[in-house]
Amino acid sequence: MGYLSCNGESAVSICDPHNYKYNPRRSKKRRPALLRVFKYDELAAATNGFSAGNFLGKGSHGRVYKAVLDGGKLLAAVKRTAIASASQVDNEIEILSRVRHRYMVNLIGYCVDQRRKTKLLVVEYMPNGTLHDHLHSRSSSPFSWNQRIKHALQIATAVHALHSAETPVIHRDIKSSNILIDGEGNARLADFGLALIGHVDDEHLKATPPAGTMGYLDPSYLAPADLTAKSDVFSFGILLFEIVSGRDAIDLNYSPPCVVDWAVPLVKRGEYGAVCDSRIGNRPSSAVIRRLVVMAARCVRSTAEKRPDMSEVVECLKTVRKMSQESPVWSRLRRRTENKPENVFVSEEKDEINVRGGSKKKMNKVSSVITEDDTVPEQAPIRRRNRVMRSRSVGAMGGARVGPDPNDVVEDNINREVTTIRALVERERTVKTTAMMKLSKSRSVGIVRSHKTVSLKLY
Ligand SMILES: Nc1ncnc2c1ncn2[C@@H]1O[C@H](COP(=O)(O)OP(=O)(O)OP(=O)(O)O)[C@@H](O)[C@H]1O
Repeated sequence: MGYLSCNGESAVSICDPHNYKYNPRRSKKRRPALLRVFKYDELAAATNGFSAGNFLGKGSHGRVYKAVLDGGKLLAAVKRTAIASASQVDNEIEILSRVRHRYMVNLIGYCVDQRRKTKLLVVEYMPNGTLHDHLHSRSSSPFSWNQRIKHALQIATAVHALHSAETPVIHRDIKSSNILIDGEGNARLADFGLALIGHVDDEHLKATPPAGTMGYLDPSYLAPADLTAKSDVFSFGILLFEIVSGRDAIDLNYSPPCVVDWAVPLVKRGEYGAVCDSRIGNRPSSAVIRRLVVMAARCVRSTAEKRPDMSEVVECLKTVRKMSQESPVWSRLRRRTENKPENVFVSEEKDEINVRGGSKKKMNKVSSVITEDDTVPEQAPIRRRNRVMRSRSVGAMGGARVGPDPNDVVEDNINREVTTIRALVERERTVKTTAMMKLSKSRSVGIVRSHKTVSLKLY
């Protein structure tokens, strides 16, 4: 058994028997957790015979039960999958036995169910439900901004670690119901049934048909050869919009139902505050919100290469987390002393302006305009002048697009930000607060929310 790791929060341990070279120093320091092979009877006893009392939830591949093992010392979740999903379970065991991370739901072991010819998965028990429940359930109080930003960063860290591992892993099913909350309130990425391990040009990856969950699925991932880590980035972008807005990825009670169709136009118009979940107070500064939603919009761009990679997403979210914990006064002071733009996509904007033949002067203007924006008070009055977006259909596999063309986001956003914020700076004192309140209300409040979601697995 081999074990490779990198340092810090992004460490992923990989047990790779094929590539392992023995290193006594390394193996002394950190050993991979050995997988336990459980007997069926042991798991049956630990789950009270897979009783209703131990039932945790049901997914598209089977049921999950709470197991009390080792005389109460070990709590675990046992995934009992349908026979038809046997290959997914094998895949999950294969990947989870090679990869571990602090923000993942790690594998403890498995059990061969001889009668049903399937395996049962034994994973770490997460006592605090799914992120989906916390974001969308009316019964539990919604997560605060601090929790949301922390969870976004934790999941981004886990995904980045998977992508940057020596043998990379692409999850392919990042969504809020696959994020579980552990006993310490940390978010953990779960469900590796669709994940793929290997380099994108490996034969077995090239031969695997696209898969994912509708609403989170990358519209540019239509054939096996299209697979890249950027498909996870797309799904993460949807997740980030969901975290910020409290809206489901697809919600038929909204128009448009797809979160991308709804949020990207708002981002394009610079109406960042309107994307925010109106149920929770203590909203972070406008600069924090802007970074979050602009990053989400960049992640869901239709051209995969134009999306950021997860290392950039992690860096952005680390900064956002730091900023969200600062007092507003300190935050303003820091920005002034640093004297540099805070926009997360400034460098990309510069590139795009150059490509489009823009001058250096123009590039500087973008930066300076964005810096100005940071001094604009929260929920700044941004006029709704450029209503050029059309709503687009919810996409599906097989060529149709998911969401609007987020490709336009950055380009349009630059122009709009320049125009809107210039206008804002020129007229900053003439715009009345009452008008602003009306605008933000009409967009973010008063829309019926529902739990009805379309969620469909594709194989
Ligand atoms: N490790 C765990 N600890 C505690 N509860 C869990 C654990 N894993 C899953 N659950 C519960 O079981 C439910 C079903 O999980 P499962 O991973 O099978 O499906 P899912 O991810 O919700 O759906 P799908 O299979 O369609 O992606 C989860 O929603 C969650 O409530």
